[in-house]
Amino acid sequence: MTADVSIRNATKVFGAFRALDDVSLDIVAGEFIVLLGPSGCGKTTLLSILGGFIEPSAGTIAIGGKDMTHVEPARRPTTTMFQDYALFPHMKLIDNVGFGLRMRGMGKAQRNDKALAMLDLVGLRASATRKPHELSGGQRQRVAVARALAVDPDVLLLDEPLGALDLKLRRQMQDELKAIQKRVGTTFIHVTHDQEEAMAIADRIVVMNHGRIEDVGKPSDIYMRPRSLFAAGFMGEANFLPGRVISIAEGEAQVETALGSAPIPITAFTAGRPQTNSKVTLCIRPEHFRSATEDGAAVALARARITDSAFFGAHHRCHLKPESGADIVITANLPQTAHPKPGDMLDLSVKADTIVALIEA
Ligand SMILES: Nc1ncnc2c1ncn2[C@@H]1O[C@H](COP(=O)(O)OP(=O)(O)OP(=O)(O)O)[C@@H](O)[C@H]1O
Repeated sequence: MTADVSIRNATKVFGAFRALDDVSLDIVAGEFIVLLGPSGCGKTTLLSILGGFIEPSAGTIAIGGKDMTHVEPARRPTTTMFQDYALFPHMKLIDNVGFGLRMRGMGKAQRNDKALAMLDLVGLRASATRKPHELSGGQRQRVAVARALAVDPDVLLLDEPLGALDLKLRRQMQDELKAIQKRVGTTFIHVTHDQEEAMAIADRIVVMNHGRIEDVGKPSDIYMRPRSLFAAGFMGEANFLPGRVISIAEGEAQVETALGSAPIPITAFTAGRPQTNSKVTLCIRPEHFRSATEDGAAVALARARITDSAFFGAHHRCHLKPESGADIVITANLPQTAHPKPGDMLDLSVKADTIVALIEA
């Protein structure tokens, strides 16, 4: 089963503190949504409001078109899977997975069929009679997913479910979780502060900060076309160049930064239209810089000298100082074939369609 979710103006105030501040979001049935943000940004508060464990101070929640704002957790079509998902150690996997069904009064034969189908879904049917201590951490995690899905929630809420796993297992489980979600088609809403995890699993990422939504979109959209400085910086690395619009011509804004003046396409402005004198910040990902010796670069930025360079396999990671003497350090990942060395002077440029320009509020 699956359902859409509609969050309207959800706010949660703890004393004088706004943990969630006027959040609205529409989730389509069957989407894998990731709530991403730093510690304390309100992700868990929003998830708890969806699960019914916290009542919002204002706003509404609807699931499958039904108002759920004041409905208790057990009466919602949601299941929550916490990081500390403790399986019952004395029970076989089949009984762990069937536990929620037993609580709902389902008979043993039917319950076991369902539990086996769920274990099949996560690739553990052959282990149905084993106990949790006989499993690896990743396998236990898969049992927890099977148990959460056994009761047929329309929406599965996952609060940092991979947080306790080591990095390698975590990356592996991300792929498995995504594959399971695509197989069952249930709406998943997953909380994490790990941007790589978000990119690996999400259909859409919701970037949160200070109780608010900063950006929502497909991982590639948030990376390539972020609509806020926070989203640009939280999703990967970016060079931020503060500047000012000095003139606007057809399709372009001339922007002056510490790297000189450059024509920036209007399409680079992802939020709002620039005007003459607008204060702006250009965001350039390290891998989008080109040295002038390469083709395909459109916007010439500045001559700059490499101060240090390290080989990272897929690229050379370089720091550069502009020839103008401006007090700024540029981080550029230059292609393997560029052979950069400290002391080299480069004419840095950027492909026009990779620049993002944000107007200062
Ligand atoms: N019951 C509460 N009483 C007071 N403040 C709270 C309560 N629950 C959460 N907060 C505060 O609300 C803010 C948001 O908390 P929340 O748990 O939603 O953050 P989070 O983004 O999930 O962070 P983390 O990744 O650390 O879990 C935090 O500053 C937290 O201290």
